[in-house]
Order: sequence, then structure tokens, then C-alpha cells
Amino acid sequence: MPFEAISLPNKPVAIQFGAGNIGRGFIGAVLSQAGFHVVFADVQEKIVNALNEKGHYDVHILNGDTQIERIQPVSAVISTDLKAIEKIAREPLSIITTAVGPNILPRLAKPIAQIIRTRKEEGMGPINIVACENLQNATDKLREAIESELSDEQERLYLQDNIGFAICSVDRIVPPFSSENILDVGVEPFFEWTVDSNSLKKTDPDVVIDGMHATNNLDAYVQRKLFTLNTGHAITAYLGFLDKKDTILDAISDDSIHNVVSKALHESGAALIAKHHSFFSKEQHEDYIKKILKRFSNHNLKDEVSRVGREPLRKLRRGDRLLGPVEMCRERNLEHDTLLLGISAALLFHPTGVHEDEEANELQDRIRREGIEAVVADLTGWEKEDEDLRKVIREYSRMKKD
Ligand SMILES: NC(=O)C1=CN([C@@H]2O[C@H](COP(=O)(O)OP(=O)(O)OC[C@H]3O[C@@H](n4cnc5c(N)ncnc54)[C@H](O)[C@@H]3O)[C@@H](O)[C@H]2O)C=CC1
Ligand SMILES: O=P(O)(O)OC[C@H]1O[C@](O)(CO)[C@@H](O)[C@@H]1O
Repeated sequence: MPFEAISLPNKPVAIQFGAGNIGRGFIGAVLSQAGFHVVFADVQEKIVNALNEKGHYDVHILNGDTQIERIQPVSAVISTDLKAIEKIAREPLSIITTAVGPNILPRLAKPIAQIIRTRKEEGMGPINIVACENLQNATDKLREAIESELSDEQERLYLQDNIGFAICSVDRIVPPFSSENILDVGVEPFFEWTVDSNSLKKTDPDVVIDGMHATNNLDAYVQRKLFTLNTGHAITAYLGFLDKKDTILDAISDDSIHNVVSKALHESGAALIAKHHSFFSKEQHEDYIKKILKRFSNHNLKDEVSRVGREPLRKLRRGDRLLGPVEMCRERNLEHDTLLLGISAALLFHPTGVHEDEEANELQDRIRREGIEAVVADLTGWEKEDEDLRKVIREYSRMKKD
């Protein structure tokens, strides 16, 4: 059924760009449960058509005795179909969210600029945009890309006055899920979606979103999540890969991997506590680490190390989950040898076959062409004589030999 043929119910509307695991399994579900009619915008025709034909899907909460939440009513559009996008822009829209992946995010600038242009022409009021990606300040990056798509000063002024761009932290493990229905998703029970309250505009309709926690201390939430959950997850994946484990559960169930991951999280934790002590105490953070290690050990999730380790060059960027906590430790003169070991393991991540990863291939090509020392110096920005750079290379060589 084409989107044009669908009439939307008389409800507030939310657009969720990306109808993938997080889009359907977390953000779309939270928005639907808050009372929005969720319109997913994706590039996969099969998913878009199925969402429009069925108008619903099920979220399976994977907690031993599976609980099912039906999400309805929902619709979908192809995100590059600017006519369909324009149609939704005229609806009682109040929020746009994204979960497409950090590398794809700039491609959403065109359709979102179209929404902004249409709403300006129609004299419509404020909406909020929240990019739900594993990337610090993803929404700011999206804003820059949208601004460069706008045609003139009038549109830029409209954006400034009417569009709330809120950064957020998004935390729920949603691995690929196999079910008869291609729309169904399997999720862990835990979820935390935290959004910067300072940037949110008052919208009409104004909907209270229960599953979205607004705070004015977002930086602390973002860093705590990225440098704990994602740091630990990535190191588990990279060590698991080297030890030929298929899943995160297999990897974290190995005591030697568990110990390294726990140690790395305590190193990053010391820096997080030092930086955000007014926000969380040592005891609270200890609890947070324990809960995360338990989440990795969820026997009901089949989360492959290849998925969690995907796109290692992105994960090795400065400020991301591997180098971010190391930099925080270096600034404070705190111990970080185990975090460095995680970086060495990431440099050896190279899945093949169905799990082949373009960025992992590129990383290996670079190491072959430029040599490990030059690659690490470039990724980290450290001098070749830097003690940490030498440690990363030493561990890398040892792991490679093993
Ligand atoms: N899966 C998870 O557990 C979590 C993922 N995240 C973040 O959420 C984001 C999405 O991750 P997943 O849902 O796992 O990925 P996914 O691959 O399951 O979903 C991404 C979706 O975006 C769609 N897409 C690609 N290009 C598009 C475009 N131009 N316009 C609209 N849609 C497009 C894809 O077709 C796909 O359906 C990433 O930034 C990830 O880091 C954050 C927390 C948890
Ligand atoms: O989605 P990314 O950034 O590739 O990383 C995978 C990570 O995202 C998550 O899917 C959820 O935060 C984790 O499972 C994992 O740490």
C-alpha cells in the first residue's frame, strides 16, 4: 500500500528515521506508547511496505519468560521520497527522531530540511529533533548538516526559532532478531533514553513522553553510558573475536575476558567519577558497572561480537568509546593500561564471510600499507614516542602472535 493511500489517525505524529533495531525496538515503541502515531522513514522498501500493510509490529522483551508489546498504529515512508515527507510535515508533528547509524546521519539532512521548509511555508509551530545514535553530540552534527541544506536566511531564522535540537543518550541492547514476522524485534528489558531538557521546544501538540527522561545534565549521562556500556561492550566484542567467541554472552562468560572488561570499566569509571562527582558517587557507579556486566550476560540475547564490534574505525575515533575514556584518564593521570589493551584488540578485529566489515577491512589495509605505528599515531594523535602508543603496539604485537 503506498503511503499516499494511508490516512493518518487523528493523533499527534512523530517521525522516526530508521526502522531498524533501535528505531522499532526502542524509540518508535516509546513514542507510540506515549500516544504518537509513529511514521517510520527508512530506505528499505520491504520494511516500509510491511509497516504500512500491517500497521503494527511486536516488541519481544527478552527476559526468560518473553513478554510481548504490540506497537500500533504505525505507518512508514521511504526517507528519500520528499513528496511523502512533505505530506507528514503538514501533520500535527511534534518530534523527529533518528536511529540510522552515525555514518548515515548526514543523509537525513535533505528530508529533514524539506520538513522544515514546508512547515515554515505553512506557518506551523515548533518541533523537536533528537538524533538517537551512539555518537556524542549526534544531534549537533545533524543540525549542521540540515543548516547547510537550507536555502536562505529566512529558513535559517525559522529553524533557529522553531526547531529544538536536543542531544541525547540512548541505551537499550537490541540485536537482530529472527521471527516469522520481519517487523518484530527482540529487546533486553532495560532501557534508558535521556534527552537534554535545555534544548527542547514547547510543541503543539505537547505530548508527555514517559519513556524519555529530560535532564539538564546530559553530558554526564552521555559520557557515563558511552564510556561504560559501549566501552565494555566493544572490549568484550574485540577480545571475544580474538578468542573465537561468537556472541557477547560467550565472551563475557569467559572469566579471563570478564576480568579484563571489568578492570577496563573501573579505569574509565575512576575518570568518570572524577569528572562527574557531583552527579554520581563511587558506590552508584560501582552499581552501574555491575548492572552493565549483568546485561552483557543476558542468556536470552543472541548478540554477535561482529555486530557489537562493527565499524571499528568509528569506534576508534577520538572521543568515542575506546579513546574517549583513555583521554579522560590521561588528563587526570589515572591508570588506563587495560583500556589501552582494548584498543590493541580493536586493531585486530577483522571478521570475514557473512560478518565482513568494510571499516575493519579498511583498517587492516591501512595497517598493511602504513604500518601499525603510523596508524596508531594517526588515530590517537599521540607522538610515536608516547608511552601509551608504545603500550598499544606492544600488546597488539603480542595478541597478533598469540
Ligand atoms: N541496536 C542497539 O542496541 C543500539 C543501537 N544504537 C544506535 O542506534 C543507531 C541505529 O542502530 P541499529 O538500530 O542497531 O541499526 P539498524 O541497522 O538495525 O537500523 C538502521 C536503520 O536505518 C535505516 N537507514 C539506512 N539509511 C537510511 C536513510 N538514508 N534514511 C532512513 N533510514 C535509513 C536502515 O535501513 C535500517 O533500517 C546507531 O547509531 C546505533 O549506534 C544505540 C543504542 C542501542
Ligand atoms: O551501535 P554501535 O555504535 O555500532 O555499537 C554497538 C553498540 O550499541 C549498542 O547496540 C547499544 O548501545 C550496544 O549493543 C553496543 O555497545
